[in-house]
This record gives sequence, structure tokens and C-alpha cells, in this order.
Amino acid sequence: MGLLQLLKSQFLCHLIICYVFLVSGLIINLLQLCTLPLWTVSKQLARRINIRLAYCITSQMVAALEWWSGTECTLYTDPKSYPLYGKENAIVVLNHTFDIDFLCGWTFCERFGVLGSSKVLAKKELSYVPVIGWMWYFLEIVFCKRKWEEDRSMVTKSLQKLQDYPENFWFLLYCEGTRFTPKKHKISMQVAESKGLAKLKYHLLPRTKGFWVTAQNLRGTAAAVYDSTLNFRNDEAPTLRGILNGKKYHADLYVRRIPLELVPEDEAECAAWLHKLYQEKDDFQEHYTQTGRFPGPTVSPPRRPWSLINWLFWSCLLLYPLGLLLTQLISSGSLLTIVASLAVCSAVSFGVRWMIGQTEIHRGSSYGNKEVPLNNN
Ligand SMILES: CC/C=C\C/C=C\C/C=C\C/C=C\C/C=C\C/C=C\CCC(=O)SCCNC(=O)CCNC(=O)[C@H](O)C(C)(C)COP(=O)(O)OP(=O)(O)OC[C@H]1O[C@@H](n2cnc3c(N)ncnc32)[C@H](O)[C@@H]1OP(=O)(O)O
Ligand SMILES: CCCCCCCCCCCCCCCC(=O)OC[C@@H](O)COP(=O)(O)O
Repeated sequence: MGLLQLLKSQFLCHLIICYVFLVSGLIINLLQLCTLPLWTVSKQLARRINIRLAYCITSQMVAALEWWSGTECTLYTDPKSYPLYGKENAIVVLNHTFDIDFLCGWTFCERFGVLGSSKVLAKKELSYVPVIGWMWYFLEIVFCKRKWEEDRSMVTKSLQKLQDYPENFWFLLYCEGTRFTPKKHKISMQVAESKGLAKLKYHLLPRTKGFWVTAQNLRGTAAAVYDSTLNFRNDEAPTLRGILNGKKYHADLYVRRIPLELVPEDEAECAAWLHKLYQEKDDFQEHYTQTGRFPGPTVSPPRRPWSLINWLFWSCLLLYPLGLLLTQLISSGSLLTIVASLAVCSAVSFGVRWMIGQTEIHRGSSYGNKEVPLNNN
């Protein structure tokens, strides 16, 4: 192990990175709160400011992946579609297989200049996560309880609000609705069988209602669906802890651009279209497993310096006062202040560990985990 790699694996480094993320994140949440009065005066200006504030948070995690761990991201796509990425609104459909698939998604957003404005149909529980979840309120992220009857009107309303969004955005949909586990896969394939649908090897059966309502409400707003399939080389199982430890991964993303006009408007036809899409995604994953690559040409959209610059800015801003505080603390020799500082460090460490836990599949929800009574007709 090289010296740099050894440094990256040190707990103290992780504590510093997490301190900068947490404290800057809370400051930005506070700034977002301050934009509240602006929403009534100029909604579009408030949105543009919040896009930039959100960028300051999410790009720190992207910088950790791109610059700290040096993870490589390769894009497999049609060269004719490439110039359109980042220049139009799009609905992104992505497999939900890895702890950090969302972070790879953010990394591609960053490389095409839509990181601050990117959106997702997210489970409600994530809205309570400090920093990221709180930031999402101001970004007009669409939340769902994963109970269609309760979600229907709220999801529709939230999507309609995006129709006059002032900057290009990608709206991410994990149609599988939850992360892949062998148990969830087994149950969802029982559902597929009972519905006479083809079985999938690498995906859960997609939930079609969210996709249909998104396509319907973003028609005329989004130009295309980006069917995206992510995999990692050499059976890597990437984690956020691995990224913090400076471990380098190799992400491959296969993207097909499908004009939104090709998605059927009728709900049943749209559902059938999505099921077919997932069967094709499964074939691409099979191709990857057999050959170690996706079909078609590759490009590696370059890293941009902004995520690193933002990270360095917040680090300088927050580590300087921390350094001063620590020096004063040690020179004061007060046992009480030293104990209080250790308690704050432990709280930061505990808080961020809990947040990292949200990204870990083995701590995932029980959604899609329960055997459902099947109607075999
Ligand atoms: C150039 C580069 C291109 C791309 C770059 C890639 C990506 C970058 C893009 C953007 C990045 C932006 C942000 C990313 C940042 C962070 C994101 C992090 C995480 C958030 C993600 C989540 O929280 S995922 C969880 C929440 N989201 C969803 O669930 C979405 C999908 N779900 C739906 O759409 C659902 O329909 C619903 C949520 C709207 C409603 O849920 P409900 O459970 O009520 O669903 P349904 O009524 O649809 O389900 C019942 C039907 O499903 C069948 N079914 C299938 N499997 C099962 C099963 N296991 N158990 C029971 N039922 C099952 C069932 O038969 C029903 O079928 P019907 O035919 O009767 O409808
Ligand atoms: C600079 C780096 C500092 C690191 C600090 C850690 C920050 C943690 C950020 C938490 C972001 C949370 C996003 C989690 C996304 C996710 O993966 O959600 C899972 C859901 O889709 C589905 O849930 P489930 O049904 O449980 O599979």
C-alpha cells in the first residue's frame, strides 16, 4: 500500500471529510431556509439559487468519488445522442443494484452540468436525512410513500410543478422501487410469473405506475427517456465506505436515448413498454456478464474541476476555525472543554455513520420483501 493510499484509509481523514460535509451541509440548509421569502417574490430566482446551493452539497460527494477515490466512469452510448446530454430535460431509468448507484448517477450529472438541478422520485424516509434530505425540499424533489393510492395525487402535483423549471434537469426513476436483494428478486419473480411476464435475471420486476405518471406529466417538458444500465468491472461491490477509504472502482454505464414520443400514453401500454424495456436491460446485463462490456462505442466524459474547487473551498473555510479552536483548546488545558470537543467529534462520527448506513443495501427497507398472495390466472 502506497503512502497516499495509507493516508486515505486513516480514520482521522474520514472524520475531517465528514466534518466538512456535515457542517457545510448544515450551513447550506440554513441558507436554503433563508431563501424561503424569495419564493413568493421570484420563484425562478429562488430555484436558481437553490440549484447552486444544492450543488455545493452534492458535488462534495461527487468529488469524493472522482478525486479522492479516483473512480473511473465510462459511458457506453450512441455518439449521435451524446451532444444532447445535459442540453435537454430527461427522465432517467436506472437499475437499483449497488450501494452507490445514486452517486454514480450524480457523477454523470456533474459531468454533463445538471448536478444541482437533478431530481429523483425518492422514498419519503429520505426526506428526514439531515443535509441531503433537507436540501431536497428546496430542490422540489418528488417524494413517495410507495403506496400508490396515497402517492398518486402528491406525485402528480409535484411533477406538474416541474413543468416551468428554469434549468435543464434529469429526473431519475428507479422503477424497481427498492434495491436488489436475492430475496426481493425471488419474490418479484413470483409476481412476474403470476402475471405471465418474462422473468428477469438481474432486475426486480419494475413498478410501472410511477413511470407512467412521470411520463404523462413531463410530456412536453422532458424530451427523452435515458434508459441507463450500470455495472462495475470485475464484480466490484462498491460502497460509500470504500470511497472514503480511497478505493478506486470502475463504473460502466450504458445509456440509450429514447424520445419521449415513443413511450405510449395509455397506462396499460406504457406498463407493457416498461416491462419490455426491463427485459432488454436484463439482456444488456447478460451481455456485460458474458463479455465484460456493454454493446457499442465508449466515451469517458471528463471530470470537471468544479467539484474539487467547491470541496477545497469548504475545507479551507471550515478547517481553519477548527484548527484555531483545537489549538486554543489544547493550550487551555480545560478538561471540560476537551471532553466536550471529544463528544462533538463522536457526534459527527455517529451522525455520518448513520447517514452512510442509509446507502447500505443490507440495511435496506422491507419493501418488496414480503411474500404476496398470488392470483394465478
Ligand atoms: C448520460 C447519463 C445518463 C444517466 C445518468 C444516470 C443517472 C443520473 C440521474 C439523476 C440523478 C439524480 C438523483 C440521484 C440522487 C439520489 C437518489 C437516491 C435515492 C432515491 C431513490 C429511492 O428512494 S427509490 C424508492 C422510491 N422510488 C420508487 O419507488 C420509484 C418506483 N416506484 C413506483 O413507480 C411505484 O409505482 C410507486 C412508488 C409510484 C407506487 O408504489 P406501489 O408499491 O404502490 O407501486 P405499484 O402500485 O406500482 O406496485 C404494485 C404493482 O407492482 C407489482 N409488483 C412487482 N413486484 C412486486 C412485489 N415484489 N410485491 C408486490 N407487488 C409487486 C404488483 O403486482 C402491482 O402491479 P399492478 O399491475 O397491479 O400495478
Ligand atoms: C463527502 C462525503 C461524505 C460522506 C457523508 C455521507 C453522506 C450520506 C448521504 C446519504 C444519501 C442518501 C441517499 C441514499 C439513496 C439510496 O440508495 O436510497 C435507497 C432507496 O432508493 C431504496 O431504498 P430500499 O428500499 O431500502 O432499498
